[in-house]
Amino acid sequence: MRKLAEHNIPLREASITQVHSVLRDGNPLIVHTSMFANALASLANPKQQQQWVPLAEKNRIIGTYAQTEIGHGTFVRGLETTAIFDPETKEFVLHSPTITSTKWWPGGLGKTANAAIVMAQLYTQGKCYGPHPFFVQLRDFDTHHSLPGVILGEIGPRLGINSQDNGYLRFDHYRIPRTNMLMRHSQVLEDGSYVKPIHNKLSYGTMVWTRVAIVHSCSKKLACAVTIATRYSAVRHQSELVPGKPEPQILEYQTQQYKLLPHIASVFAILFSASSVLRMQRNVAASISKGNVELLPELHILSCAMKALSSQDSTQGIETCRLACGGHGYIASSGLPSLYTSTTCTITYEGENTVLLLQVARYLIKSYRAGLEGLPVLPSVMYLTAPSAMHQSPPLSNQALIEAFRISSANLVKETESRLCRQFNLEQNFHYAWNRCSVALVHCAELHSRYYMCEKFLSTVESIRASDRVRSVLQDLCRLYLIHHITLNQGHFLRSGTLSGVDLSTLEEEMYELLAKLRPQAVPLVDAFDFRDELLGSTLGAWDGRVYERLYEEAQKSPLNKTDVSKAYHKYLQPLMKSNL
Ligand SMILES: CC/C=C\C/C=C\C/C=C\C/C=C\CC/C=C/C(=O)SCCNC(=O)CCNC(=O)[C@H](O)C(C)(C)COP(=O)(O)OP(=O)(O)OC[C@H]1O[C@@H](n2cnc3c(N)ncnc32)[C@H](O)[C@@H]1OP(=O)(O)O
Ligand SMILES: Cc1cc2nc3c(=O)[nH]c(=O)nc-3n(C[C@H](O)[C@H](O)[C@H](O)COP(=O)(O)OP(=O)(O)OC[C@H]3O[C@@H](n4cnc5c(N)ncnc54)[C@H](O)[C@@H]3O)c2cc1C
Repeated sequence: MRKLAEHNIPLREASITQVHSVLRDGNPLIVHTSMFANALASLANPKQQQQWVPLAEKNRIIGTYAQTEIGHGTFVRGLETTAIFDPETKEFVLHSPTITSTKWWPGGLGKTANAAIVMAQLYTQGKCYGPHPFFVQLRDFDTHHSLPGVILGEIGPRLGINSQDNGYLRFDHYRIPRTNMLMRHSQVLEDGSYVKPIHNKLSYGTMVWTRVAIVHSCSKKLACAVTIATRYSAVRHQSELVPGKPEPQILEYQTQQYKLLPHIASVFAILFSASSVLRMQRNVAASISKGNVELLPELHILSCAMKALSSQDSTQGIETCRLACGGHGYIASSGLPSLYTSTTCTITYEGENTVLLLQVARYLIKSYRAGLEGLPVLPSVMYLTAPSAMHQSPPLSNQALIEAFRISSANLVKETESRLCRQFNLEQNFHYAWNRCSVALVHCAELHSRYYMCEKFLSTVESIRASDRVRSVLQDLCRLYLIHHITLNQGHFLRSGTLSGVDLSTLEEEMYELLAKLRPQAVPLVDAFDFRDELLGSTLGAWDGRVYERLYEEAQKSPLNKTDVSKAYHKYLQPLMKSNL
């Protein structure tokens, strides 16, 4: 915090990589500086912002975002915490009526935060208006003791991010002023009447914002992992490529190139998609402030799609990088284990991926049906009902591959929608029919999302004007990305008839050539991510390549090496050795 202040960097703008470099196993302030700060900025009205934002910026108030309960995470409408308006005192009474209503998970809630944005079911004049956000003080701002009526704690060790204090929270008829309801979009007036928002999902805005932030952070985390694994692969020599010849760098093996290069490409694909979603988010935020919510559904769906794909890709990519480093990838000082544990949680939090993909699928099916009826649909899904013929692009050109993605995606949506109709005819219930088709629906969402990511990668690379040579390397990388994802999804392309078996083997051949062509670019590409050694924090990935020396130096720091004979020898081993057991 002191360093950021010294350099005049608001914490909100400090990149996740910088934060990760200092707190590799989780940061107790991350939800304060991200979700809490965003909720105040986007859900509080100007008067409330004047009241709380300066205090939050000075870290006098440290907040968290308390939505998930022990019984409900995904199903936000099912939250049980209540906020009942008392017109006598002009207060809301917050209460946790059941064990399942206990708030559970919020980052920093256990010990760090003294306030929270709490999502609770709003009741006024005897009616429930669904989940709404409230600013709630949890601890005394001076003594840090939890306040009467607030029951707080930490939830215990997790797979990773254990230096963050994820917490639990219960309320016992805890009273807060009426004006603590975040009132930018909806209000409860003094007489208890409810003023509804211009769109009833505006109170979910902080989740949308965070999903977009997660996409960006996933590209950074994956960039760290590929940097470590690629540099290590250039230093590590193992086995014989040609019998009797010296051991080659492991990066010479085609299988190693196949493990790393597609994930280097993935960093760019995620990064370019993140930029595009961020642009859209800014446009939507500007429109909302003018009272226009037309593009909100598109932003919601795109952020769900990109959050799901980027968290899945980066988590798998980091694990592949760890495995690509053999045994040394398993050691904590490689940096890879903490990258994995702090990234795999992005698959679950801020909307579990399957659930988010089903949101995307719902939108695809609705848009497809609307398109068939000639109703207007938003630009990103117009292709679903556009004529599904290949255009005049040269066979197997990048443009032709993008068209193959587009047509295969449209084809899968069409096929799944027919299955949904058949199932509906059998079940006579849309929701049961939907569930019976949900595996196929998730595949539709994944293919649509991959199409979007491929398209963004290609269009961004094609627009690079600064350097022909840089563009040329990125074009090869983009080509590798397209072909790699086509080979992983061959079934969809064969089913749609967009690519033949011969096309697929031609593309596969080209992919192997690209691996060899890109091999000399692997180290320069990751060097260009420009991570300082301090940021990477890896014995395997440091810039100077002194892998073995660093591993050895790090081992000396193990607490077990402080003495030659450990305490455990005297306490357990020696008695065991003498016991004749
Ligand atoms: C260690 C850190 C390392 C890296 C992190 C880096 C960067 C990130 C920065 C900071 C973050 C740090 C830590 C994060 C910690 C985690 C925090 C959390 O997890 S907070 C809790 C998050 N919870 C969720 O995301 C819950 C998921 N569930 C939902 O969002 C919704 O309920 C769901 C999308 C499932 C919708 O459910 P459904 O039953 O369909 O609902 P509903 O009736 O509500 O929807 C009907 C209608 O509304 C549309 N809709 C839904 N949501 C939105 C929305 N947000 N905006 C616009 N529209 C929405 C929905 O599509 C449907 O539309 P139609 O009727 O089809 O038109
Ligand atoms: C590290 C971490 C940090 C977190 N930080 C916070 C925080 O700061 N604040 C906060 O409020 N919350 C936080 N959370 C909670 C997080 O948002 C939830 O865990 C997440 O939204 C998933 O909800 P759940 O745990 O209830 O899973 P569930 O919804 O119970 O999911 C379990 C399984 O059920 C499936 N499922 C659920 N619903 C459906 C459906 N409709 N259709 C098909 N399948 C379904 C899912 O796909 C999944 O396979 C955090 C969680 C983690 C792991």
